[in-house]
Amino acid sequence: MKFSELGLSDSLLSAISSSGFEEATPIQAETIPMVLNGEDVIGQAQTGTGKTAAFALPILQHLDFNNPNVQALIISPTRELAIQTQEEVYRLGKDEKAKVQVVYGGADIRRQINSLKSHPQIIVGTPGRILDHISRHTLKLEHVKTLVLDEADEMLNMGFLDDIESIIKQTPSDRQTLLFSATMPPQIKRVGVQFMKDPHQVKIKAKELTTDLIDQYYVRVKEYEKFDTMTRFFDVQDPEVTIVFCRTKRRVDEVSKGLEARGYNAAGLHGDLTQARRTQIMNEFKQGKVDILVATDVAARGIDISGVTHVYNYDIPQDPDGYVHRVGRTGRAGKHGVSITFTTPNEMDYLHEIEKLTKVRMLPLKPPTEQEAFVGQLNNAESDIGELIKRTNTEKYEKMADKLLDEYEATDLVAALLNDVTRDYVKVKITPERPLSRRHHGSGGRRNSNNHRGGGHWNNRRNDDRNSSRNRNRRSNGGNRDHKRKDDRHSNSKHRFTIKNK
Ligand SMILES: Nc1ncnc2c1ncn2[C@@H]1O[C@H](COP(=O)(O)OP(=O)(O)OP(=O)(O)O)[C@@H](O)[C@H]1O
Repeated sequence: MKFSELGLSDSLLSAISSSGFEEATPIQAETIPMVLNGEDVIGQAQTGTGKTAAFALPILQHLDFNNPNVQALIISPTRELAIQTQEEVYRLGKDEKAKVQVVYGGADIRRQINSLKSHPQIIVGTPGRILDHISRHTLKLEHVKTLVLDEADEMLNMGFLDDIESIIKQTPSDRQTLLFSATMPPQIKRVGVQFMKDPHQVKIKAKELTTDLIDQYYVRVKEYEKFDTMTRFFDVQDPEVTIVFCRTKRRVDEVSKGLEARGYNAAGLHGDLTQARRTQIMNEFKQGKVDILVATDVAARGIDISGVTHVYNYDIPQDPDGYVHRVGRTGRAGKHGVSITFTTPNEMDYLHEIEKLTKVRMLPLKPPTEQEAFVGQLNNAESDIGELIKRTNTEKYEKMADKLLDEYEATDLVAALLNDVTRDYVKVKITPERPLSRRHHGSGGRRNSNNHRGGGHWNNRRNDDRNSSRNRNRRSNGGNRDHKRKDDRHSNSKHRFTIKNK
């Protein structure tokens, strides 16, 4: 459906067309008119189908630009998502000069307080920091017309619920309330409905919960073989923009360091890092300076990084909904993606539980052998060579090249260079984690993921918002990854021909 049929203003239509959106997605087509009509809506649609714009556009349309009060509040489960949402709302409302501010933990509160004094009309934030501002009286919500719980099932899950209730109490009872997510278990929806008035439930019917743009695979692997198996997949598949999800922060640290030791361009992201570091890593990943983001579930929800080609679940998620969100970081906005889930023999039941939810059979993949990985590396080197030759100022090296060709056989020379660019096999030891227990799975608690062992997603979320680091907020400039990616990759990857001699 055309955006122009949805009752949106001309200036929003022009912002939409500047964003390159041609047609409204089904969730946008169905919910935008309802939200414009002031109704409460529960919107559920697959990951990457434009739910942010579905609530952002009507909010912007309803904004009274002469009213200096906060008129809309959007609550996000993670700082990264809050930042991203603020950017999207700001971009869509820029022509109308909508004032949109983000507040989240770990960033300098005094700066936030100063910015709040300039009367933002839309606030995007994480629950802990929103509450902090409420208690300091630096954020007043009594004029809020629209409240959005983005990733609503996560926000209404036990860990966040108290905070959300406290925030909602600060808003007028006649507000409009919107809940959006790709997943919405019935018991969580029931909690949400309590905060709403006769909500319309819009569920975009899809055969599957995950988009068919993602090819989903699994690999049965022993715990101690995971790391080597994954790097062999990297060598064979040569993934371009990759997220690796791990169950714990320790895992993220070990896996990201292990990947770096083997010459991959990787960085770890989790809730124990300072906010400045988190922001820096996200920006580097967006800009293509980091190829592989290794993360806890802190990066599982909502994060929209254009062109993520592969998601690897180093550890299978405990919660099937969590799987949907993790793999949903790829296959977004019409693009194709691949997900691979490593599953230890004990965890096969979890895999089946996920398949039951998504109604998609993951296809089994055989781990590549060491030899196949080596061949993969050589193939990657071969495909890089043409590009490298194009970029090399031959004249500069001609004399030495001729000298070497006089001294050595051409084949020996090239073989030696290939030897240099293929990865050294550095032994990496990852601390084993106990596989997920069968008992938990047997209890059938699909959503009760708050008790994760080992600092899984709930722990990360709390730290996410409550980590009181005083580091300053350096926000992403939303760099365009697509255009820069290939070149940046070459100029950053240590083990590519291109880099080697620079
Ligand atoms: N109508 C549209 N046409 C093309 N692209 C769009 C459209 N609407 C949104 N997008 C783009 O699609 C991408 C995914 O959108 P968004 O992040 O809102 O997805 P989502 O449904 O909220 O996903 P998730 O469930 O993972 O949070 C974004 O880059 C967004 O700019």
